[in-house]
Amino acid sequence: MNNSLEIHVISNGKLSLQQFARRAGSIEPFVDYFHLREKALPARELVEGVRLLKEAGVPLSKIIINDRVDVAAVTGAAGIQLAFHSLEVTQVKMKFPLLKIGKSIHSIEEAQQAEREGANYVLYGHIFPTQSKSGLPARGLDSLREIVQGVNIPVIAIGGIKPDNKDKVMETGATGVAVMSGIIEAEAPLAAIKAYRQKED
Ligand SMILES: Cc1nc(C(=O)O)sc1CCOP(=O)(O)O
Repeated sequence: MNNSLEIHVISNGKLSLQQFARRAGSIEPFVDYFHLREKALPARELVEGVRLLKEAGVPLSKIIINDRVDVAAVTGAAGIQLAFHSLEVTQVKMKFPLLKIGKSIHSIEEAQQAEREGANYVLYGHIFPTQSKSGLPARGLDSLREIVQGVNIPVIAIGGIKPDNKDKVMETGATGVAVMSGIIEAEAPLAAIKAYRQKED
C-alpha cells in the first residue's frame, strides 16, 4: 500500500461506540488516524471508546481525541484535536509535550497562530459542500492552497472529500484528508477506504 496520502477517519456521533470501533478495526491498515469526535459523550464513555478501539485492533498511536485533553491524557492516545473552544495549543503543549496536537482552523491567520503556538498540524475546512456543515459556504481549493502555502506544518483538508476529488486536494500540497461520512458511514467501509487509496502511485 502506498501511504503518501495521510487519511484521518472521524467518528460522526451517530454510530454507537461499538459500531465505530468495529468498523475502524476493519479498515485499520489503510488509515493513519482515527478521531474520536463524540461531543455528546462524557469523558468516561470516551475512555471506553478508546478501549473498544484498541480491542478492535486500532493502536493508540493511531487514536486522536477531539477536544478532551483529559481523555487523551488518561488513555495515552497519540493526539488531541483542538477546536476554537478547546484549551489553547500552548497550554496543552506545556503539560503534554508528547501529545500530537492538531488545531482546527478556518483562516490563514488562525493557521499561522496555531503554527506559532506549536501545533503539529492544522485541520482546514470545509473544502467542498458537506451535509455536516450545511448552510455554510464551502471554502474551496484555492483557499486550501493559500493555507498550505502560508504555514510550514502539515495541512489536513476536511469537508466533502471523496475518492473523486481527493487528487485535486492533494495537488494543493495538503498532507492529507479527514473524512467523516465517506468512510465510516459507508455501507462497505473497506471498499470505501480502498477507493480513497486508489491511484496513489
Ligand atoms: C468535522 C468537520 N469539520 C469541518 C470543518 O470545516 O472544520 S467539516 C467536518 C465534517 C466533515 O464531514 P464529511 O467528511 O462527511 O464531509
